[in-house]
Amino acid sequence: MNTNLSLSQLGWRAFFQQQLTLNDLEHTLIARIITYHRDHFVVQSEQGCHKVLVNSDHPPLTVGDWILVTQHNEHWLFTRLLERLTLLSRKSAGSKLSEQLIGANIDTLFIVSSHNQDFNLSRFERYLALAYQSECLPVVVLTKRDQCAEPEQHIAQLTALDNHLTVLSVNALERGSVEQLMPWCGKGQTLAFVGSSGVGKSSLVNSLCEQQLSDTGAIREDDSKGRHTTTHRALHVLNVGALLLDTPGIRELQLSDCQQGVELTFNDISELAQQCRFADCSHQLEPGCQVLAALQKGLLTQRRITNYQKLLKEQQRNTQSLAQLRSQDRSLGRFYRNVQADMRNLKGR
Ligand SMILES: Nc1nc2c(ncn2[C@@H]2O[C@H](COP(=O)(O)OP(=O)(O)OP(=O)(O)O)[C@@H](O)[C@H]2O)c(=O)[nH]1
Ligand SMILES: [Zn+2]
Repeated sequence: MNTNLSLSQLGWRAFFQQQLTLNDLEHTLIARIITYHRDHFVVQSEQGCHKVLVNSDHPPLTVGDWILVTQHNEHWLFTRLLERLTLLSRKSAGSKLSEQLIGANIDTLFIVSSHNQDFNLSRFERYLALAYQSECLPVVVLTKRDQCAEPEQHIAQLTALDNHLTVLSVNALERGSVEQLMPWCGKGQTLAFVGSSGVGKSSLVNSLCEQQLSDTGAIREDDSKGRHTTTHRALHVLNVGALLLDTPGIRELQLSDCQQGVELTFNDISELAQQCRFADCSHQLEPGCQVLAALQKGLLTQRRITNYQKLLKEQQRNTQSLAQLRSQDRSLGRFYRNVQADMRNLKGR
């Protein structure tokens, strides 16, 4: 299914076109990564789906990336990664800390929460920081409007955080209500939904498309010998025209390397902080602190200041531990290379 899509249906833009050389146009095939496995990935081009083998010397790649591939004997090989419009990444879960790429070239990140107990301003700020860092456009979707007595209060609290923020309030089970999302779901637009379990992400997609996501999941990969295997796609082509990026990692995001995103999300506080008397002001009890002054005047809430500091600390901690891990990796690499060189010297003797 979906094998005969044009590049624009797959999300192709002038931004990517401009990166091509004449040589690329003559000798390579343009393709978008739609799913990723340990030893290969699957791309979709205008000619259909192809399996591309993974080798160790290509850059980190992720679902949604645009790449150029060439056919070599029986295989499709990676040639070049095109510069990304946006990149969503996170500190990966588990004990081994590393940065994990979640998705590339996502246009709109729908940040989903319900109008009930799940509603939490600090969580929105966390997702907004990620959206700004990745350069995706954030759109907040509040679900379960039908179960909330005063939905307008939630909308007002969110627009008070950032009055440029788009906030939609819907009943995710009703198609007429979910149509509010349509302006961001046109042909070739790439979307992703983030938010806690049970807030209604699947319901939104199902109502929007009147199609079950499971229907869009399976794809056939054809290898060069004409053998078929079935795999699960992570970039779904929805019948409204948009592409939905849905990977297991996308639902539990943490912050790393996103100081800029946090600063943009809390630009009211960071602008005030620049005017504090002390450059390293902790905004707790220092004299001449403009953040505390704004708090006293009722222009800022203690919750927002605390969350700002918490997110900054969290991302600094993650960034530091990532840097430590990278340097450990480098010294381990040096160690292995030295051992290999010693072995070669021993053999040569
Ligand atoms: N009344 C009402 N129920 C909703 C609404 N949105 C979702 N639900 C219900 O809430 C439950 C969870 O919805 P899902 O769409 O599965 O939530 P999800 O975010 O995809 O959850 P995960 O798959 O766990 O991440 C289902 O029983 C839905 O029918 C809504 O706007 N109104
Ligand atoms: Zn201060």
